[in-house]
Amino acid sequence: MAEIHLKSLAHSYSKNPNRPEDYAIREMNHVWEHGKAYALLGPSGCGKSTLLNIISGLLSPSGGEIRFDNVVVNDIPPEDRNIAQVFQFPVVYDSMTVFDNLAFPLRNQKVPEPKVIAKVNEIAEILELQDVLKKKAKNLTADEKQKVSMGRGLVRDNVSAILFDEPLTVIDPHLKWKLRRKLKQIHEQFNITMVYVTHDQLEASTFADQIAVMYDGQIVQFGTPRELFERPNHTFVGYFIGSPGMNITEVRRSPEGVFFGGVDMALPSGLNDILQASSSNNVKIGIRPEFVQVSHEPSEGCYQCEVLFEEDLGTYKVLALKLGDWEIKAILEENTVSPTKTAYVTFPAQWLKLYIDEYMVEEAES
Ligand SMILES: Nc1ncnc2c1ncn2[C@@H]1O[C@H](COP(=O)(O)OP(=O)(O)OP(=O)(O)O)[C@@H](O)[C@H]1O
Repeated sequence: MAEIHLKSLAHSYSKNPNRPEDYAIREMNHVWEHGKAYALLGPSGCGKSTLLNIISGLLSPSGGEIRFDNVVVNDIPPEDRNIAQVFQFPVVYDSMTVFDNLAFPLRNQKVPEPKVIAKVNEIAEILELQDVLKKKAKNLTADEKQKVSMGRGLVRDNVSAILFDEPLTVIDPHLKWKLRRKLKQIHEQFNITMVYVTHDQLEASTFADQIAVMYDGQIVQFGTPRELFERPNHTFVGYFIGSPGMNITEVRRSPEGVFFGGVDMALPSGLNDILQASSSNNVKIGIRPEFVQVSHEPSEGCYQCEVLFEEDLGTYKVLALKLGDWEIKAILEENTVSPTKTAYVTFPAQWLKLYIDEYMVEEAES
């Protein structure tokens, strides 16, 4: 087990990087604590695999340090870092039996054969591979092969961390949940630091205690699934987490708050003070569809909207509305009778978020 510390870490694939966009990993500081399960969540191309490969040692970063338990490992080759990496496509030796595949890392380390046998059997039992131990790996199904890949990471006693790079991509959808549950169980049993890369928010939140959301080479928020939902720290987290994602629009300053497409919206005074003190013109507001309150009748502090359409998603409905020039979505309970032409919405102050330069700003707690 290890604590993994990224210190001023940065990486560019270009020879002469001079703009932030030239970096696949923009300078970051981050700690993955001992024995926790993390997800690294982000869209294609945001730098997830690059970061994983730097941690495992397959790639040398252009700047900064990686420390395992406070020891700098930049110059330590992958085979000496005691990191197991499970890739999208299973890495198994097809001509070997499952037993020999699982035994391979131990025999490589000259572990005595009785211990190899005991350990392989222990791991095979956990991964439910006992019945195929004598089979050649080439005759396995994709999910069995991926379990063998994982097993090879788990057999070593001294493994510091396991890194998973989208390990369920090639697995049939009906088996995915089973393997995901298995991984969770393994984490609870072994207490190994695990980092799980995915672009699927459901996978991330069922696997991890905490999720690091990556965007454009940066970790823009690190938190529990609930924190990412309730307090998206960056507009990207708002868009990316949730279905549908957060309603977000660009706005201009007005004396009492913000203004967009014919709508003047006052902000709580503390928040408005922060906005008025900022010199940035990149200002946005956002609210999750779950928190938009919709009514048939006007009430104090409400905004009148045009109803665009309603989508019935089985267990809930999504109502599309137009407020000024802002198209917003509201989630309603399945049995709600929704307005058809005109609706009145209110935005509870607690859930209306203000973003300056894409990051959320908040009033200091008193
Ligand atoms: N070997 C390489 N040479 C040059 N650029 C690369 C190389 N590998 C990745 N990149 C670039 O670095 C950025 C980050 O890529 P990376 O593969 O780390 O992203 P990712 O989040 O893992 O994406 P995906 O989910 O598609 O695997 C991308 O812009 C990509 O084009």
